[in-house]
Amino acid sequence: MPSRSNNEQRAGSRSPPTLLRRLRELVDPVALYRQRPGRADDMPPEALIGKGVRFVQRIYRLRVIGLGVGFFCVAAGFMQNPVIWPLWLALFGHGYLWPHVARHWALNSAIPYRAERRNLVIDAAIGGFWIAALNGNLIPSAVIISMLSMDNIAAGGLRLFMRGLYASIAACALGWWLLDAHFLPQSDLTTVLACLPMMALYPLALGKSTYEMSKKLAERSREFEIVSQTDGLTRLFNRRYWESQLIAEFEQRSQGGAGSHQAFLLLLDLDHFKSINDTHGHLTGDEVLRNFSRLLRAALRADDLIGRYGGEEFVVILRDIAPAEALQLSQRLVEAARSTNDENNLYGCTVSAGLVPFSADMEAHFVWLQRADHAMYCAKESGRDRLVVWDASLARRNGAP
Ligand SMILES: Nc1nc2c(ncn2[C@@H]2O[C@H](COP(=O)(O)OP(=O)(O)OP(=O)(O)O)[C@@H](O)[C@H]2O)c(=O)[nH]1
Repeated sequence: MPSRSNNEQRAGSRSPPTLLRRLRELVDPVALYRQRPGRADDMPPEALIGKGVRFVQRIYRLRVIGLGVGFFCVAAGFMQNPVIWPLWLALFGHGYLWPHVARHWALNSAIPYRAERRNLVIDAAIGGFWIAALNGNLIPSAVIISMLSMDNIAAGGLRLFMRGLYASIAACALGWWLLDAHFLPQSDLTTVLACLPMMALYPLALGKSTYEMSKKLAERSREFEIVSQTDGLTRLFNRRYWESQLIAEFEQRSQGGAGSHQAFLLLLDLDHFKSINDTHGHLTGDEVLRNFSRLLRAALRADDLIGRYGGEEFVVILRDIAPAEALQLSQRLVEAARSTNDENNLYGCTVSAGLVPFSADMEAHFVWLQRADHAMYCAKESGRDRLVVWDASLARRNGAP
């Protein structure tokens, strides 16, 4: 029986279960500040320089609303249980000056993202202090705790929430001791009414901001998806994505689940393309490739899947098409290349093409490709600038699949 190495055994017996380790990391205040390799929020400082400007702006808007409205919530508690004037001054400063100071501070630091997370922990600490100054007045204290928790969990997940929670508890304890607070949990009607706008407005603002962010994220991931499927030069599908579509079409056809007509694979290769590069340079070669892609897009149907297979080789899946139409379309492409091969377009290039229908006797998608390659090769062999349609006799003559 295979035995684990000593190192593996030792590591296995020492590492606690993942859930337990995660819990311990969340509860241990030191672990909350320890770097975790590979996490976006714990990346090395060099990788984060200048990052997080949009994050700062988003939190700034939320802070202006939250603290601006939250001022009345705490102020009502101060009126219910009167406090010394410096606390009023501090409350005003926190409500109406701190959002601007925090933004300025974060934007002017090397890593705005990290600075803003630090500001959020400061918010939590100040919130904890207000709870002490309010003598634990229940409604404003509960509003402060829930709004701060929402903020921190939305901005930085459980870890930031826990950092904020520790900061709140520490600042509340310090404030309680400094102000010699007494526990007075009752909230009068004015205090409750003053807290209502905060309870209604802030979750709306946070929800809207989170929704906008997730919308942007969805747009970005769609853009990324398109880029990952596209050939950078021609804007056609790249080989990897196109091949995945070929496999899908092949499997659908093999199971008899595709359209009522046939499917064809067309492989096109520009003739003597190397001489374009040699004579006119690589940039002109690139232009010819782009012009040919445009010609393909204009000549083919919207449903046809066009890809750049590599170099000067292009591939098309003609889906759900009658054989006569597939032949006519392919023939027309070869003729179109021939008739537009002037100095402004294909620079004398013609095209050789191979056309292959789907056939149930092919055991995998690559046989379809091999047949198309074989037909295209026959077109090259027999003088280029033409279309060859694959059939079994062609294969028998040349020993192809
Ligand atoms: N400009 C440019 N050239 C490319 C690109 N990819 C491949 N090539 C060039 O395409 C040329 C292909 O040459 P060959 O395979 O000999 O094909 P050919 O000259 O068309 O000859 P036949 O196919 O036999 O007609 C090579 O010189 C490659 O360097 C590209 O993205 N841009």
